[in-house]
Amino acid sequence: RGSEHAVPRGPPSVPPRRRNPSASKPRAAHPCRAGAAAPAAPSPAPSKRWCLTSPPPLQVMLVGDSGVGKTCLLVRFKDGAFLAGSFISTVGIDFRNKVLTVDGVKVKLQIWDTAGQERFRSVTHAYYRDAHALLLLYDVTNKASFDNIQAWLTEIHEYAQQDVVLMLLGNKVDSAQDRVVKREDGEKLAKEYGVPFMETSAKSGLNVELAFTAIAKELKHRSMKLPNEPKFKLHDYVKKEVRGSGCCRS
Ligand SMILES: Nc1nc2c(ncn2[C@@H]2O[C@H](COP(=O)(O)OP(=O)(O)OP(=O)(O)O)[C@@H](O)[C@H]2O)c(=O)[nH]1
Repeated sequence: RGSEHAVPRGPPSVPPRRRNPSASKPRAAHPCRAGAAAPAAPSPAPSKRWCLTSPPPLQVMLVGDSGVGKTCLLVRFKDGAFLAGSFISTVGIDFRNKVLTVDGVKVKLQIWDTAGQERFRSVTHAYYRDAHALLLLYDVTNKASFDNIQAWLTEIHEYAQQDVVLMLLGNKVDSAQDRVVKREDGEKLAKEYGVPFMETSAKSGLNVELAFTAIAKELKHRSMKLPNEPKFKLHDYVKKEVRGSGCCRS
């Protein structure tokens, strides 16, 4: 559909897109939106037209290999804390809600934390269709998790909505001495696929708030596009706001 942030087609090495037929089904119209079927009139009928339901939350999914830090990123964003200590893998899928205020408007995110382990992949597949945005993570201290990004993108092409908002995150940048994936490599891959990119740390909190805020801004602008409002440019926003982990970027 040609959206700037639609899932990119990718280089020729990515197999051609085989869309999940159910993925193209339209989402149910929300009663508050224009064009939605009129809800049954309550009794007694109100003199004004009220919309009593709040908008449904925007669905954001965290995906990536097991151990890249998806749960920790979500906990850092939701509670401002870091889950140190022994690593407990997510079983199946879990979610947390968080309300953000974006440009004076409240945006409710429902954030799905998926299990990175292969054995739960079919569970994750079932949730892609309803996702409005995906945060795809790798671990900068784990080369395999970076190499697997292409496979994740192929899966996203297959199961997610074509216009899903996608962002690539290189997590654990606080572990400078264990880093094996350079920032430039992440940037290069993201550029190749046309997705915004940033490095994060669930441990230090670097860019965590920014990643979710950027997604929320993009989704809010898409859902509430006002006629004279300039188009929100996610790439430009991320480039402007992102903070580096090292000595030389601010
Ligand atoms: N140093 C550092 N460690 C992190 C960071 N984020 C997560 N970890 C550690 O990495 C391990 C895995 O983190 P999780 O958040 O559970 O990983 P996950 O991606 O949710 O894993 P699955 O649930 O198996 O998919 C834990 O031991 C965390 O403490 C980070 O930003 N920096």
